[in-house]
Amino acid sequence: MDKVKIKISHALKQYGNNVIIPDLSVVIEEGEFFTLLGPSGCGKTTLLRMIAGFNTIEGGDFYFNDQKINDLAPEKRNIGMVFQNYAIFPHLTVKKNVAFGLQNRKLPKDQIEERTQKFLGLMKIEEYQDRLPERLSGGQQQRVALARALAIEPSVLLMDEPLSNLDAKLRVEMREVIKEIQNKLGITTVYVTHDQEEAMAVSDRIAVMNQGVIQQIGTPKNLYQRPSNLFVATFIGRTNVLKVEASLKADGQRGITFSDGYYVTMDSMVRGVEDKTPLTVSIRPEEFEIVPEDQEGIGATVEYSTFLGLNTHYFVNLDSGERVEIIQESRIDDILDKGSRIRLQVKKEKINLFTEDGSKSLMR
Ligand SMILES: Nc1ncnc2c1ncn2[C@@H]1O[C@H](COP(=O)(O)OP(=O)(O)OP(=O)(O)O)[C@@H](O)[C@H]1O
Repeated sequence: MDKVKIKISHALKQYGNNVIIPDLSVVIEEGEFFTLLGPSGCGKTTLLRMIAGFNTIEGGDFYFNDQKINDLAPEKRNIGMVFQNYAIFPHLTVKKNVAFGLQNRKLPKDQIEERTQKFLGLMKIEEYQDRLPERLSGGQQQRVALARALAIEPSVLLMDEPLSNLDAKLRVEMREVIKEIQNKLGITTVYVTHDQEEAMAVSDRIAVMNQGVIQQIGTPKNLYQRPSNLFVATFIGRTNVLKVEASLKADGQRGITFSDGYYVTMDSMVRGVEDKTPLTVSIRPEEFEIVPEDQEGIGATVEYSTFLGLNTHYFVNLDSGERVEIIQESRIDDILDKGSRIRLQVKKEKINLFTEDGSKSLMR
């Protein structure tokens, strides 16, 4: 299997006058598990189909390694594809489904048999090889689809929401299967999903998309910890969005003030933000610390608490009227009741600071 690096340079996609992808550039490395993540309609499938060759390209260039593929027919791109609706043939047995692409390529019989058995084995479906797909569960059917896509030893694997027809438990199980097999084969993979948790679980890197524009590319950790705008902060994981003000001290110290006057130093705030500029912060639910009322912090009242075993979930009302979600490791003996007065502290390195409209990060 030759390894492929995918390079997309200034891609443009439109349907009539409707611009779906205005100008998109990205490099997907050899052997990488790369995910396009974004809300419904943001253009993920459209981009994937451009890579596959099923969509016309109105502008820009697509490369597999040094080869420009803009005008290369889909069947010449050596791509394996897996879709949400399995797309396996109902009238063929599991084995014949997996062998299908190999027969199409007119491989010698013994080679077809060998490769078919190899991928049936890798996907752990050998024992069902003589069954028709209708006698398989959804998860097993998706294993067949994956085995069939991989059997042709594609240079690139493209997957479009492959797990969305499965129930929650199977989804979690199958994403492990997908991740493991991708890792084992080291095949360059582009995966489309709107499910951020799924994206975090399988990907080396994720491109978060909105309205045809990549908002940020990064590792799951990187996107979670340092989102580059409020869209990414709120799309990846849960977060609290609060209004603050820039506070610049006479000695040059930079910081922010929350609505009720609580001040936090922010050395990592970019320079040049003027005093009292309204700003927006994003703080993850697990990053707040609840302290007694007589300590320093943002004043708040517990609205309700839910004990979930390992964690306790709080919703609290800040004195400013803003509402905050907090997740804390449970301290069984002192779960706070509704109406409890508390203060919230947050470590400065756990705060992400944005322009007031959330369009830009102000972190250095
Ligand atoms: N053949 C087409 N003709 C016209 N518009 C289209 C066509 N295919 C897609 N679109 C439009 O392009 C936009 C992006 O669609 P796309 O399917 O790429 O989104 P997506 O991010 O994959 O969303 P989803 O998760 O819902 O599939 C949508 O507004 C859609 O209506």
